[in-house]
Amino acid sequence: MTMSELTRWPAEEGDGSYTIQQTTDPLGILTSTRAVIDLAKNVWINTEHIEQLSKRWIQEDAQGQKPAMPLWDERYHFSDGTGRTVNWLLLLDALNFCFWAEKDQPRWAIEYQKQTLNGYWAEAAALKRAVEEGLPLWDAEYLRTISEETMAHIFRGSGTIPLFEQRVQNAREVGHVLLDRYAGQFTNAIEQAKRNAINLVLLLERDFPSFRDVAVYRGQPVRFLKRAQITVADINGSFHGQGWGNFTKQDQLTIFADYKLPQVLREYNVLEYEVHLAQKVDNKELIQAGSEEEIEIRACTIWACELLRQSLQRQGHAMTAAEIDMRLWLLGQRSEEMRPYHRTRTMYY
Ligand SMILES: Nc1nc2c(c(CN[C@H]3C=C[C@H](O)[C@@H]3O)cn2[C@@H]2O[C@H](COP(=O)(O)O)[C@@H](O)[C@H]2O)c(=O)[nH]1
Repeated sequence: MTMSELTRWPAEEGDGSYTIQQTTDPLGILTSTRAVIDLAKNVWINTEHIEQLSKRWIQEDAQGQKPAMPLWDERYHFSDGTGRTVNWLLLLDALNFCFWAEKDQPRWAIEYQKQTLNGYWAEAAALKRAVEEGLPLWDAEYLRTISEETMAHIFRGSGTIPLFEQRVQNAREVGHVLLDRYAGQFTNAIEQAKRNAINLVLLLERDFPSFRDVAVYRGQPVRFLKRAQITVADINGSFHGQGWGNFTKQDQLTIFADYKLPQVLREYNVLEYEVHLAQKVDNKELIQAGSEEEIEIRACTIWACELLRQSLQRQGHAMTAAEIDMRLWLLGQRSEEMRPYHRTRTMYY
């Protein structure tokens, strides 16, 4: 066995380590992704490098180099402390996916407050700019029938935001579901969920189809729920954990399986890709949505972060999945020098 095979996890199929108690997996994400790990042929987790990364973070923290967890960035997020902000955040995360351009094309970008933004920050700032220009993006009735022209105006910039038609559909879905079920206010959904983070994620999965981020791998459902979970985290962040952002059970969320976390984890050699997959990713070739390769990348991301969380906890430096997520995502904001992230055209992340 090569060195990496010695430190691959699980070492052999059916490795019973890291069993999951139901209580720590209320969303069924750890359980369903665990099944993928056992069968994965294209992606694996290197446990030795997980230990190295946990020790690196502990050392950085000890040397006072812990990256400051940014407060909610109000430069690019609309925030008025009312239910309007809650609806705006739901729209933000209904459209929070897939910001990368075709191979060798420049990314879609916008100008906002004399800055050129791209990616997630361009999406957030475009939605804030629209509110500042008088568009009531917090109004469910307005969203329900929003036109393509208006959406194109909202996201005006250089290039075109990817999956534009899907974004129009998702915005309209937010509007009509809010009207049909929550009298136009997502705050009513927060109250129905009794301010429990897990219940709100499950409510989003049940009522808002565009948030149903569940794949099928070898005939079995695999749950990721990335945008549903990040919606809860973003409401918590925007309201600084108070008022509408004050949730219970937030520590039971997993990381949010986007396309930047796998890129960072691979940079730290925590994720290892089979040689043909590595070539495709490094050549920025499309990885098909729903393919075994895509699902294995996302499932291994979930479990690499769970193992990292367990390792940090064992060493007395506990971090929640959301804190691990934020730290990795921020590292991914300076990822030009890293090997590319995988390219899957999808509205789920
Ligand atoms: N796992 C995880 N994925 C996240 C975020 C965020 C932004 N949230 C923070 C921002 C302000 C608040 O502090 C929020 O905490 C965006 N994304 C995803 O990244 C991708 C976009 O990346 P790029 O192409 O580089 O812009 C895309 O899939 C997008 O959905 C996160 O936090 N975690």
